[in-house]
Amino acid sequence: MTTAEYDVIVLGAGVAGENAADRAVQGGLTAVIVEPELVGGECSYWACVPSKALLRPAQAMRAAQKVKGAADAVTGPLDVDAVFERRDFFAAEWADAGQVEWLESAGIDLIRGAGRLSGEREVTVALGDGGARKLRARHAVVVATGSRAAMPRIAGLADAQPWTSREATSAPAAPTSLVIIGGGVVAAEMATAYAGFGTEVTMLSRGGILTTMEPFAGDRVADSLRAMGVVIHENAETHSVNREGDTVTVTLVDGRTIEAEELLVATGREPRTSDIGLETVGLTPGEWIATDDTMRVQGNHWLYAVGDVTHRALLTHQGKYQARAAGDVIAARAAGTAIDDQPWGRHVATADHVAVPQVTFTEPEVASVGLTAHTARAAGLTVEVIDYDLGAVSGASLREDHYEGAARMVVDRERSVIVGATFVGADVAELLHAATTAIVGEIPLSRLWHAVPAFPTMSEVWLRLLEGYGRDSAQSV
Ligand SMILES: Cc1cc2nc3c(=O)[nH]c(=O)nc-3n(C[C@H](O)[C@H](O)[C@H](O)COP(=O)(O)OP(=O)(O)OC[C@H]3O[C@@H](n4cnc5c(N)ncnc54)[C@H](O)[C@@H]3O)c2cc1C
Ligand SMILES: NC(=O)c1ccc[n+]([C@@H]2O[C@H](COP(=O)([O-])OP(=O)(O)OC[C@H]3O[C@@H](n4cnc5c(N)ncnc54)[C@H](O)[C@@H]3O)[C@@H](O)[C@H]2O)c1
Repeated sequence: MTTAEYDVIVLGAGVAGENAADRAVQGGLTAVIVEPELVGGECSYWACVPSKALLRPAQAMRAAQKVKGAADAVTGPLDVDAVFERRDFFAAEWADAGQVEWLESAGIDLIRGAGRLSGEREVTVALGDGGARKLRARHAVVVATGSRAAMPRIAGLADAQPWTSREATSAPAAPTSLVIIGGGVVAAEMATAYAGFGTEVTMLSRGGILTTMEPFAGDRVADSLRAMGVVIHENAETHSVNREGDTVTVTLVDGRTIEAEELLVATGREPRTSDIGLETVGLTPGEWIATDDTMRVQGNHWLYAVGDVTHRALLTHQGKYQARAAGDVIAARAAGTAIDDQPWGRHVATADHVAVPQVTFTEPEVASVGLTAHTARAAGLTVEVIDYDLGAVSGASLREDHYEGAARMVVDRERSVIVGATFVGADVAELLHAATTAIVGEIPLSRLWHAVPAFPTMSEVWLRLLEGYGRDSAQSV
């Protein structure tokens, strides 16, 4: 078996692996990425990009229909075939030539195959042609093998050939009916997309909808899904599943049954670590990989993990953020230069703990960052919660007739800084980064009064939220 040596070996060419390798190379090191599937990973082909491509056309159509003067110009149905074609384009027809070209331009080598740790700083790759290749890392191995859809233990589920997020985002056409198990982000986004295509959608949620967010977010998304014709069963525990030909029957614990052409299971993720040799480095196969804030795995000074596989924040932008820290710290440690691993330093992913932004692309959109009122109180903070009706902001009412939305700012009273924010409504995604900046910068509310939002934009909600808190309260710190 041939052995090749690199400064850094990265397992997995998803967004996190690509960025870790890139930063290491920019830091003067050599790097190779090992990838058994498509370069670009889940986000590019089966997650963020195709799901948003499926969602956007109906959202654009409905947005125009909510503006008098434009509404009469948009009266036809959605061209569903064209939506799927556009999605195919955004998923690059599930071919990775463009991403491979980028790897080459970035000076990163690629080996196609499945990698396994086989000892200290050593990886063995099972190549696509049945052969094997050994790789040695002079400095570091980065595990970026991501996550896959978790399959709950439900009688008959595997035999019923359910969709996971992969099939839901890459389906060639919309089924006539779809039942979704789950009430989280994937379930809510895919229910929105398929309802827009005319599919009869039923959601089965063990609890409610988007329950990890502020309660008003899930309530508004559920109301809107119902208005689109989606049937939502909350507190619904699935007992068993059975497929007969083109019909899947889901039986709930209380005896009710739901039939549909397809079944989507959207019940969370599990790490892709069951067969990557974790046992050879003292870790447990099948588990998430814990790291310190420089993304290094405790007990193995040469081993790092980034992205979903760490379970820190299962989002593309956070995985890339972690990867930038890891690639830079690996290069710095290799060069023997100073490490900046204090909170908010160059070589740490501090934001994972306090300011993770997320946009759920439902209608209404949900944009959230940091703590909710509930998690802030549970963390022991002295919390003040400011709510405002987003529809009462001029920028929102100009954007859409009868705009409906809500905004919440969660303040740590002792420091007089924002620790969380949630916006619900059309086009709130672009409001989020201001909140993230305020949290990361720990900007005192007294200073935020001087950040004047332009009129008439939806950002004026910031002024209303500050007024809700009170200028005197903001000054008192
Ligand atoms: C439906 C859906 C929609 C989403 N939408 C968004 C969104 O809008 N915004 C957002 O921020 N996040 C979104 N996410 C989350 C986002 O997709 C993930 O956080 C992101 O893809 C994780 O990137 P990663 O590089 O850690 O892992 P992945 O993208 O999973 O990449 C891991 C790579 O490792 C490879 N690999 C596996 N085993 C091995 C091995 N043994 N050797 C070598 N390579 C291996 C895999 O083939 C894969 O290519 C969504 C997720 C889903 C499911
Ligand atoms: N727009 C975005 O940023 C976006 C979009 C999609 C996914 N994602 C990421 O992907 C990850 C996975 O999303 P997801 O929706 O699969 O997971 P999730 O954790 O958001 O939701 C899982 C849902 O499944 C339910 N559930 C869990 N086990 C169950 C069981 N046995 N039976 C019935 N219901 C069960 C939970 O109660 C919850 O409602 C998320 O963590 C999210 O960060 C992000």
